[in-house]
Amino acid sequence: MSLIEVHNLSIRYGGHTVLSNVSLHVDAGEIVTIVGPNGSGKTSLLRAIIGAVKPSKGRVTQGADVKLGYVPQKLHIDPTLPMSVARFLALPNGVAPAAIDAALKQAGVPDLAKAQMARLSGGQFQRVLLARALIGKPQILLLDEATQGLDQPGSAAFYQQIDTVRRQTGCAVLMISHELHVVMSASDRVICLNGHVCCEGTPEVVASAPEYRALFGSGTLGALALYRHDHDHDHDHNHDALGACSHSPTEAVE
Ligand SMILES: Nc1ncnc2c1ncn2[C@@H]1O[C@H](COP(=O)(O)OP(=O)(O)OP(=O)(O)O)[C@@H](O)[C@H]1O
Repeated sequence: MSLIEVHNLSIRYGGHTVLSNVSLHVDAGEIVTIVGPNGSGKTSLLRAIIGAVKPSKGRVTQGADVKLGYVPQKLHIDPTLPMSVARFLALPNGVAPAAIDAALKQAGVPDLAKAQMARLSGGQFQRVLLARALIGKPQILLLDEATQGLDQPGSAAFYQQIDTVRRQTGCAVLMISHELHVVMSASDRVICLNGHVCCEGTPEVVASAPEYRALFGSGTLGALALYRHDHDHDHDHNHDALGACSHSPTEAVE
């Protein structure tokens, strides 16, 4: 049994279908990345998985006693409100200081407990959100564009931390990212979404799939080459013309 399974899920807002017949599963310990252009329904899919959006069709099933940890795209905190990291992490029902310290350590920011939320850098803030998701000891972490606003080294460091968390805790990860080239070394599987599942497979398979290339162009292929350069010294760069993608969320039919 997978930790979570999504069966033929469709989502409509008013008369507008944003996701059509999406099926996927996440198994214990694996890192699955969802990529897709703006407006392709990635956040809606994650929100349906955590139960915040009701699907118009299909269903999400969760293994018995599976705990989810959700890291949102962003969270606004009133900058004039004095609040320490420890206080933030203890909300809403109180968490033991030892559990807060352990989560901050796992998130790679062991010394931030006394820091003020309003003074954190973007990268520190994301790690505090990660710590918050880790407090409940989830079997699966769901991350929605968790590195938005971070520079590339900051994003890479964040994803490395996710990989470390996975190794240390064994938790699975389902994450959304625009930065396939940054996350790919850590991803077991990639699902390319554009209102429906366009293609899926290992990062290399997806990055070379015509559907993916039609959506993302050759820029990411260049990044893929960079990744390969680091790891197996394959210097082949593929600059084939892009195919046309006839799919869009608004064309999705239930
Ligand atoms: N609550 C809502 N009510 C109506 N329309 C919505 C709602 N939430 C999202 N949408 C629309 O659904 C479509 C998909 O949005 P969603 O946020 O799921 O896409 P996304 O792939 O996460 O986009 P991005 O990469 O820009 O964050 C968009 O056209 C968006 O405007």
